[in-house]
Amino acid sequence: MISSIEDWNNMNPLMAPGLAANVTSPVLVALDFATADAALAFASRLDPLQCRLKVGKELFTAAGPQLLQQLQARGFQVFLDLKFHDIPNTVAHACKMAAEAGVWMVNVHASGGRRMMTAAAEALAQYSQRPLLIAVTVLTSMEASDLAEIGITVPPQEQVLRLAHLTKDSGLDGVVCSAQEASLLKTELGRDFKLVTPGIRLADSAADDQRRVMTPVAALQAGADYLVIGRPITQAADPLAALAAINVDIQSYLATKA
Ligand SMILES: O=c1ccn([C@@H]2O[C@H](COP(=O)(O)O)[C@@H](O)[C@H]2O)c(=O)[nH]1
Repeated sequence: MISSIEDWNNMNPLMAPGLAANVTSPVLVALDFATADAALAFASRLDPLQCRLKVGKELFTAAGPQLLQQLQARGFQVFLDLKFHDIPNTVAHACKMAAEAGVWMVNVHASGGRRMMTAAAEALAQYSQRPLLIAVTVLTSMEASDLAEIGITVPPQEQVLRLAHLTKDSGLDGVVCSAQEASLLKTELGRDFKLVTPGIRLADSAADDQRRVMTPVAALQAGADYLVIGRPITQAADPLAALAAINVDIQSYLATKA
């Protein structure tokens, strides 16, 4: 579990050189934009010491690997959030491409199973500087009724825990989960197993399509290591002020723990 700023910077000693080495925040800003130009214009207003960036399916499909290089050239550590879910051979080779692109973190779907996750981990093990590899457990947009419709009749928390154990057994670095499961997962899986939590919402922000949500400080208190935040920052009237306010709240919380 994170207890100081130094913890975030020591979390991936394998990251590519040249990137910001002293990021002072656990916030990963989700760059959910439709074009490279829009994403780069937004990123140019951000400081790579104040946040990391997440590139997901919309932006990567529009802009491709070149955008990863452009963001990294500006000093940002990049989480490539493509949630690979395919046969083991395909996912292993996709993870290698992510490593070649120099990203800081990449992910797969834990529901792809043990053989798929192990193949992904083994594919990255050959790199002296490799991305962190994490697995999505249950999407933060899903609640119990959504799971029931796809034949999963246990509560989200139980399914998250099952998939997190499988992820750890398969040799990955951590999971994507909601902050609502963070406390349980830290207790069950240990402090070094990374918890990346989307579904972060400010007290006064709309939940949008998210279902399992928590505020930034509550998420950290529960044990989240990284906070994925998109619309509450990117759609804010003043995105920079929104990010700054979140970071101030986080620093205040950490100061109480010091
Ligand atoms: O379970 C998951 C996995 C990934 N995401 C991604 O995080 C961001 C959240 O954006 P918001 O605007 O803050 O809702 C988005 O890019 C998702 O693809 C997730 O939300 N939940």
